[in-house]
Amino acid sequence: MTERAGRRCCLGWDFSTQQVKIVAVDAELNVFYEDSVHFDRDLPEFGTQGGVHVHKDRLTVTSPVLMWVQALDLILEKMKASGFDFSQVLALSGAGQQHGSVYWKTGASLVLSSLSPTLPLHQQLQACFSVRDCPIWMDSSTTAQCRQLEAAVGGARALSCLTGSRAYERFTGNQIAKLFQQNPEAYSNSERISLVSSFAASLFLGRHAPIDYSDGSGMNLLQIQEKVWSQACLGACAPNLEEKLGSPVPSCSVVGAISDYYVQRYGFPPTCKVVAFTGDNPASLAGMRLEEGDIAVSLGTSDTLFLWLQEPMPALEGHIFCNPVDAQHYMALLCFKNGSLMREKIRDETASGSWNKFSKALQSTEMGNHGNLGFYFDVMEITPEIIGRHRFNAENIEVSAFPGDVEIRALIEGQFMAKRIHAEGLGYRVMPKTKILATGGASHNKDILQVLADVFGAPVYVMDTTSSACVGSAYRAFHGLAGAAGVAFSEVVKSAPHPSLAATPNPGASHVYEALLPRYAELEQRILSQAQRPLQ
Ligand SMILES: O=C(CO)[C@@H](O)[C@H](O)CF
Repeated sequence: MTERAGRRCCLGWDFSTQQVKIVAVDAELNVFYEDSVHFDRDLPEFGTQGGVHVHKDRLTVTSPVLMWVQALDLILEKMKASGFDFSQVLALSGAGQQHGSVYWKTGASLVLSSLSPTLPLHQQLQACFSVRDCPIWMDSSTTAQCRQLEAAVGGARALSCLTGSRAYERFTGNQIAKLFQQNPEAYSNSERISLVSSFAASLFLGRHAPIDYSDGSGMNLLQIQEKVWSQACLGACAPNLEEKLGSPVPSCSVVGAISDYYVQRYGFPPTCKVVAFTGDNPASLAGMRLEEGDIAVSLGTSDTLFLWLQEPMPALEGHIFCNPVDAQHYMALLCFKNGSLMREKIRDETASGSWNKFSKALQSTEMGNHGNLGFYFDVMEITPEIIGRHRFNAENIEVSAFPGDVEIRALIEGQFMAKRIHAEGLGYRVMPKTKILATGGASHNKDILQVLADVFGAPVYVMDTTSSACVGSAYRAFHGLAGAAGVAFSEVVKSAPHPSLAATPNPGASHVYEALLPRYAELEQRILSQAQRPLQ
């Protein structure tokens, strides 16, 4: 059998909510290996659903840290069994679900640095965690801690200006505060607190890996302009917290060489570099190769917007993180809860459940919908906090219903006008070179993408980002290798596969929507103020 020529490559990992995924990317930036371990399916002994445990209070949500460790053992064994040539790995990086926290027990670093290559990780790390069930991003049990933190720094807006976000229940600082208040012994017995991303990097490094600026921006603890921990926020959450976190580092940092454990057990070269891991969303921004002025729209169950920002304008909604591929810039994240579930509901009610009929309705109605505007929030929306359906005619008079085709266009135009308005609220501006990158289920519907292009006045591209966080992590590993030479990330990834053009704005689109957008914003404010004012 001919020797399979070694393929020099970088690895990109994603420790996400439901699985651990890996891709191998060669020097031509082609993905040639993918694998994954699903927590529910492959590690049923942990009893998770969707990779998590939702506690009886319906607010607390955790995941077992040893499940994540064992998943890494499994995926490496699968790669070894498949004949993957680890000796060709130049560097690796990765991503983790944002905001989750891992609590390393005092003494863990000694175990991490002296792992026996004859045993799997999970057998050796059993006693290394002071908290075995880690709080993750789906947790919403820390409202009290959020209010305490905002009060300590001068309010929600002050906290947002300092850390990029007002206090959110899932953000790590508030989770650490809750642990300190409710389990002070576990807190004091923790020598290190990691994010999921830096925890995963620590497994490869054989010692505690630092938190990177970008994922660290999701903690309500990092001053995003100065890139240092906020002493006021640290002090408000828990004592001696800075020494447990360690110093944050630029996301492109090479944090060390791979632990000898992987050299001996799997055949990695001792020269394999570990590049700082980051959050899944920052890694996805890298995987989609977003550039300044671009906007990524993930049209999933909930819709998520990633924006590249030069200058942040922290607000009381959305999040601003340090940019994972350019330390001078930022990224913004906006979550819209009423995404595909709302589109499917209106499709079922108005197009007999048919996407074909849904598309025909968009084709048969004109841009601007004759001034009819709709707001469709069947679950409490995050951006902004509104619930219910609200329809307005061209005279801004609220009406109870629209004809079917008008309803469908009002839904889609409204969803995309909201995205543009709230993105611009965070400092985003459509630029002549702006590209919109659409991903997620609805990005397969070209009529929906046509409305997206019209509302933003920019071309829409599509790319398969099933593993954008993994691919972005592999790209970042290559960038970390080139970092010493000061090479820009865009230069490192310029030969990567390009997204394909899906829609360009119709003639006259800018004129139509630049007239409609202010009306939409005013009506949104009207609904908000009515919701906040008790009925007369
Ligand atoms: O909370 C989030 C972002 O702020 C989620 O997108 C998690 O990162 C998902 F893992």
